[in-house]
Amino acid sequence: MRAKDSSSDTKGLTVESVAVSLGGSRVLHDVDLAINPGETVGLIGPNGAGKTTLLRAVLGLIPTDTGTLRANGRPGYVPQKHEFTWDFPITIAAAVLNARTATRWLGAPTRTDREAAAEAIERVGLAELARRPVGELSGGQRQRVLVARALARRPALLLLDEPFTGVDVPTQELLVELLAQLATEGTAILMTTHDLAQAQSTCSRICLLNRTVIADGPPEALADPDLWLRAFGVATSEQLTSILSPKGART
Ligand SMILES: Nc1ncnc2c1ncn2[C@@H]1O[C@H](COP(=O)(O)OP(=O)(O)OP(=O)(O)O)[C@@H](O)[C@H]1O
Repeated sequence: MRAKDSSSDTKGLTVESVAVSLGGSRVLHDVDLAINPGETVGLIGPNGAGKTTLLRAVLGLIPTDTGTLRANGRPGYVPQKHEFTWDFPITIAAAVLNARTATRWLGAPTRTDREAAAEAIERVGLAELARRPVGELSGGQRQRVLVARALARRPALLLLDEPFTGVDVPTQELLVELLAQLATEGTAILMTTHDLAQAQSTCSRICLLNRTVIADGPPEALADPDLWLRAFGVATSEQLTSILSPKGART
């Protein structure tokens, strides 16, 4: 069974009873998750919990064993930085335009393609650097290129894999603001992260995943240490719960 594309679905994403196996082993089972337009959901779990696998299943890159996946249109995807070929000799402008046109068999980019690519580059703050080869960019700039590539398709559902890893503070701030704007515009957002503090401030909901969904709710509803024990398989630290507690220690 593969991910279905359903533009008529009013949800950004619906995942029902999904199971996925890789290399003959069950990696995800009984996964249920729904994301409404305008919601930003942080997907949190230990290494090997199946976070990237879930994103890849939603993208239709790997088949599910059972269950249903419905995305509103084709999702925009921001992969981890190492998944993109940075030594390919193209400019930022070409890399972003290419994200819009690459899946088409024939035809030069249309005016709409160019406008959407330029808008995406503008939104990530790279307009001044649009003619620069991608191989010359810093880690933070590369992350912006990946976000612009995802946005060039103007997706109703945006999936991001560890968007805050290895980026500098200005890029983090730009991303936080951009994700908030996209949510206001009705984009449904699902992002994996290991940064609990960032998730708490950026996400309207947090989904704790460890092969299946352990808990799903607003950050302040996930202060129960037992949930973290089940999601991470270790005794939760006070820091975890204080970060996610409504009376959290962050000031
Ligand atoms: N191609 C594969 N064949 C077999 N097993 C795989 C394959 N890819 C991933 N796995 C296994 O699937 C499980 C889930 O991996 P996944 O990358 O989805 O976890 P994750 O939650 O994203 O982890 P991390 O936080 O480390 O990125 C892991 O146990 C991993 O070893």
